[in-house]
Amino acid sequence: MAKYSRLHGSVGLISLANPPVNALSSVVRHAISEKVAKAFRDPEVTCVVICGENGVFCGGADIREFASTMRGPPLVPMIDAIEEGEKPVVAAIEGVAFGGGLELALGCHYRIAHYKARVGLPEVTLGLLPAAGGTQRLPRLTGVAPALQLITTGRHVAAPEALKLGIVDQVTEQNTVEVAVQFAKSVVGQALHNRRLSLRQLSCPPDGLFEETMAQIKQRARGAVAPIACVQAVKAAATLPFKAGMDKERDLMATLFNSGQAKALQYSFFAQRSVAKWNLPNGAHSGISKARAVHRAAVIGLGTMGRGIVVSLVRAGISVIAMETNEKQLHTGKKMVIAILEKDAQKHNAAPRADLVHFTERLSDLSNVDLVIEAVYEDMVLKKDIFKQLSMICKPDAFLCTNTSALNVDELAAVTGRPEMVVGMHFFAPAHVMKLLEVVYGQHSSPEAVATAMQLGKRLGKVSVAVGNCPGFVGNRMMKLYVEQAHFLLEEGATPEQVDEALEEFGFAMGIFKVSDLSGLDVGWRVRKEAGLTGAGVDWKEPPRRRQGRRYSPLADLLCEKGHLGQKTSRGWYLYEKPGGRDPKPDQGLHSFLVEYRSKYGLKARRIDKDEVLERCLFSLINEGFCILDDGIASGPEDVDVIYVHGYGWPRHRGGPMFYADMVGLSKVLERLEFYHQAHPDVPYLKPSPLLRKLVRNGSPPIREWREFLKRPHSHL
Ligand SMILES: CCCCCC/C=C/CC(=O)SCCNC(=O)CCNC(=O)[C@H](O)C(C)(C)COP(=O)(O)OP(=O)(O)OC[C@H]1O[C@@H](n2cnc3c(N)ncnc32)[C@H](O)[C@@H]1OP(=O)(O)O
Repeated sequence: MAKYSRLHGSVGLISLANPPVNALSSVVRHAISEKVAKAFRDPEVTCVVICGENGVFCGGADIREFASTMRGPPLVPMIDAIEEGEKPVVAAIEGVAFGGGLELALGCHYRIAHYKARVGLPEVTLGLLPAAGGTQRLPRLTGVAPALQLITTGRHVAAPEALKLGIVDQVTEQNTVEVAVQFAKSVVGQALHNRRLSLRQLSCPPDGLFEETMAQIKQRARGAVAPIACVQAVKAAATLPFKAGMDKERDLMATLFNSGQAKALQYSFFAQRSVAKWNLPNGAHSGISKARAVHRAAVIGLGTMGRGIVVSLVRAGISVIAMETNEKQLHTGKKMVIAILEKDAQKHNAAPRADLVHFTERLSDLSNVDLVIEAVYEDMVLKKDIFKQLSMICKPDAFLCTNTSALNVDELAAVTGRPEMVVGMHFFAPAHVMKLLEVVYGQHSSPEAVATAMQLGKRLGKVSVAVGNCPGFVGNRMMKLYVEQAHFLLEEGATPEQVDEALEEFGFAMGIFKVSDLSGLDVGWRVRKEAGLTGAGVDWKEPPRRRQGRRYSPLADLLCEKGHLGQKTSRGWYLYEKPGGRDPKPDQGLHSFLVEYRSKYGLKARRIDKDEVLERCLFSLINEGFCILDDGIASGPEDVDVIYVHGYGWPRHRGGPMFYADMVGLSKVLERLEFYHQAHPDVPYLKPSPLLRKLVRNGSPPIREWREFLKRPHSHL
């Protein structure tokens, strides 16, 4: 777990050996303490180098150990012992030195980094703070302001920047361990006193730094507590002697360590990694499915989605044919794609990559690409026509993907002569910014097609989740019910401001009505028309607030009919100072409209509290999540949670909807859903899902055991 050898007779080399990232699990800590003591004891050894095997210094504490009682030697005395040693210790940093890994390096007297290495204290992203002296030593090395920024954001710093900040002493393009060994030999005999960071004096931080940072964090962190504790710990470094600062660091860590937020964030970390290991109901999985390389891709449609997808592909170095039949749209799309790529180039001080894109109006230009992503608007007839043509034009082994957000992938596959090559690649707007990608497998999608889309997603820097084919897939299927509940709450007496405030207090970046104004109310209107819920396809024999046999709120349709489409028209659920305005203000006109609406339909407004807003909106979403798991559309709760955190603004420190259900308690969720279903029998989706009932019947097992209660995938392979 840590190997020891002697080099050149006098250099003690300690190599951390705990693949894949040399995490500091208890055996590793034990081994490091032992090997350091051995090196310090050995009279032949004059200096020590600490490195990591397999090109990685250290990924930090072993996060898996946090869930159980921590055993083994603690990090703090181990790092203190290194710093206090009388022989120079040099950290040779390759790959990463994160968290406890960087804290270990900060206890060393010198740090040499490979030019491709990255360092950082990402504990805050796990709901923690760097509690092995990181909050006390880093400010003494870089100054308070840079350390505060790094510790409160968890930002990774590339070696050249780390050199500028003083975090490392030297950056090398050569073999880092060899350079560190030579360096260590060269400093033997030099005084170590001023290399011990715990002994350094801190210069005064700029006035107001902590207050300003705290204010920014309170605005940005949406209720997350770890960044606040990080500020308090760094403030202790700036105001207290080292030892007292360490005590403060330890006390603050104790408040975070067992918190629900830390558990949620650590769950999120592993959930994000688990979705990469996808498996399908037919038994195919990532372990046995090979992806094909994509060298040339095509995007059809240069609306908002298409443009973002083109930019993402180009950023990943893939050559793209961007096709659009509408001349004006082609022109605008081209201008916007090039503008984004030029801005990228300016930012990175590099040449723009526009040469990778070829714009065209002709579908026939797509004959030689490896993969096509269709991103035209949501019209099944149009999409089918395109897929039929693609099937004839594209080379036989080209993958045909659709960016549809809700339509049936199998229906599209059926019009092609190669249904096994068809998958959904559902990007989220703006596609060059949003991290999430739903890869939708159809009935006939081959494992190779799914693997290729997942791999491409990874290459584009997306968090990709493989999901089954059903209306709205995972994200939008759940979202629909959440939005509906929000509309019902307005009918019953709430205002958009009240609903949004409750959701934002919970931690969403934006309440649902603000989101609706931002994306445009016409988006949902088009979907509801397509589904026959409004417009020409409606069965007007039903009462006005019932459609297709259940409760329906026409509120959003009525706003659309008035032309109130959100930000772009300056009115929607809120009022904006001008079309395209961003700053929502309560709209008295909308409030009067709600009063008239309620009186027209004989609805009596009542006071709705925040708990009801949250329960109605979130528990209906969670209940649908259980249905999705039961249907096998998502293979585990982590998939649902990753989708909600990365695509729908669910606060990361609350883990995701399924994790939240586990935290609240499954019996409570069940009981509240039963209550609301009884109160609203005309809303069928409030009826608790059979899976939720099954889990409660089985004693509400923790989320990591839920997969055992899902229907087993069966192999058709
Ligand atoms: C009272 C307690 C006092 C404690 C005091 C000390 C406190 C210290 C705090 C910490 O150090 S917290 C940990 C801080 N470190 C991190 O946050 C780093 C997390 N890891 C990463 O960012 C990345 O994994 C990586 C290191 C950059 C590598 O990325 P890459 O893309 O190459 O691989 P992954 O797929 O992400 O990871 C591979 C594999 O390794 C697992 N893993 C990664 N880091 C850790 C870790 N720190 N602990 C345990 N496991 C880790 C990851 O889950 C993957 O596993 P899988 O099974 O293959 O999915």
